[in-house]
Amino acid sequence: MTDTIAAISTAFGEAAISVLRVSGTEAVRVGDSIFRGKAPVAELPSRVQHLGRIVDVSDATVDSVLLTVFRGPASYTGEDMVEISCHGGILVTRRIYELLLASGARAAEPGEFTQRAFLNGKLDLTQAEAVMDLIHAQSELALQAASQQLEGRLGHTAEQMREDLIHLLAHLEAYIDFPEEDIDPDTGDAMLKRMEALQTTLRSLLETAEHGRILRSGARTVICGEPNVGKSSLLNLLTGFERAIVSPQAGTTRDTIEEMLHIHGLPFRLVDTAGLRQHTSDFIEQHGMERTRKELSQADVILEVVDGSKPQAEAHRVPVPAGREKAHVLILNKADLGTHDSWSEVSSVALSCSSALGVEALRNAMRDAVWSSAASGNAQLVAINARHKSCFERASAALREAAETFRASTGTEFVALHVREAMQAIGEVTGRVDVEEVLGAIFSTFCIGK
Ligand SMILES: Nc1nc2c(c(=O)[nH]1)N(C=O)[C@@H](CNc1ccc(C(=O)N[C@@H](CCC(=O)O)C(=O)O)cc1)CN2
Ligand SMILES: Nc1nc2c(ncn2[C@@H]2O[C@H](COP(=O)(O)OP(=O)(O)OP(=O)(O)O)[C@@H](O)[C@H]2O)c(=O)[nH]1
Ligand SMILES: [Mg+2]
Repeated sequence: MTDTIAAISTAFGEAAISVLRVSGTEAVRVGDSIFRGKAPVAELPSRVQHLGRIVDVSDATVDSVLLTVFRGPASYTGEDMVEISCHGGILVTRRIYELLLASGARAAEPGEFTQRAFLNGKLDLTQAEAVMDLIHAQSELALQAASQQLEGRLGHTAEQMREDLIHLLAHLEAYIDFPEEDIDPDTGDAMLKRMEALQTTLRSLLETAEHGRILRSGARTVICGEPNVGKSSLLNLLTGFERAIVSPQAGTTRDTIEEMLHIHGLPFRLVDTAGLRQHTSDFIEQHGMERTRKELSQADVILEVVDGSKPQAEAHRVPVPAGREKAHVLILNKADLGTHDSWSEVSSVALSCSSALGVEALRNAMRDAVWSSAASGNAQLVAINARHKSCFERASAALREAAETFRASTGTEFVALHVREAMQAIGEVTGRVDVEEVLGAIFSTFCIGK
């Protein structure tokens, strides 16, 4: 028996319709106490909308509504649920909500409906997280990834791995029970192969973490270069409006300017910066340059702008941090004034902010900088989040230890110990094993009524 929760599930504001939801053992009774339809709520067929009135304590009509009963366990939460679709006024919705609370329901916490769906086995933890990703998705690819995760793709993969580990463990325990028997070499090989295969799956899942982070919070993209090369012009070109001040005077931009935008379905958090120059005595400019360097150290993508109409020897290039070559895009701006021959050997994108020439090539280069072509051609879009990453990393480390211990033949029970550790870590991904402490952290980020 759980208490009965109620919430306004639609966004606050004036709309055509608002939806309120009630879930719990008392849902039908709570609904019945304020609804007047063709029959008492307890007698209405499930999963069909019924027209009726919501009444207050003195039986006065509050609104004409449609009510739906979902009898548990065949409901979103797995409990008895009642949904009311009322007219979308702020006041109407609020009054019905208060009537539900007055009839014995309690105000739902953020994410509490979905948390109950999880606790009642309707969704695994990756699916519950996907519900939230789906609501927050701001780009086409983020939406695609969330909806595939909601279908259970990631959860299924994790469960499959856990089952493999259970088999492995069963094998190992058979040997623990008969310590006088050595593991025969064929069985030993097969076990190691199985661990290897699991490591391969884990590695490929872990590789999607970077994509997951970018889909969820955007690729941090820093526009940098010397003063006056056209950095702010580039920000304005990509965002499509006059976001930053552009002027022929060097040192126009002094602070960082941020704007979110989407390119080929991917979110980019674009940052325009103060131009970097070798020497300046201007205090504010020095501060601005300090910020630019800080942004550069955190960047996923570096858009380095130079004046391509001038010789390469005249440009003071921004040093590329080691290992970040792929994320570094060199832009030869002012291509309308011509591109100097000295740049011909350098991998770059020719662009003109004043005529928008080359902007499509730049958009493609930006996508390629954060999204491997392998992933874009892949209909199966898995993009794990930071929590999954931490679980899979622990699982991978435990499996590595298991394999090492196995090879060292120091005792089957130690191998089993590490395998069990890996199982535990993977179980946390779907919420199969005890995850009490992470539940609060996950569901508290939800909206109320979800
Ligand atoms: N009005 C309304 N729209 C909604 C929701 C809702 O709860 N109410 N959803 C909520 O977020 C989403 C739809 N998701 C849902 C998932 C499962 C069930 C459900 O009743 N499941 C039962 C029965 C399954 C069946 O008949 O096939 C079950 O799983 O046992 C309902 C909604 C989006 N739209
Ligand atoms: N011909 C030509 N001029 C450009 C182009 N892009 C920018 N400019 C001009 O270059 C000058 C500097 O542009 P900004 O966008 O302010 O340059 P910035 O790099 O942001 O400069 P700071 O903020 O001072 O570091 C302006 O006069 C722009 O109109 C281009 O593609 N072609
Ligand atoms: Mg500028």
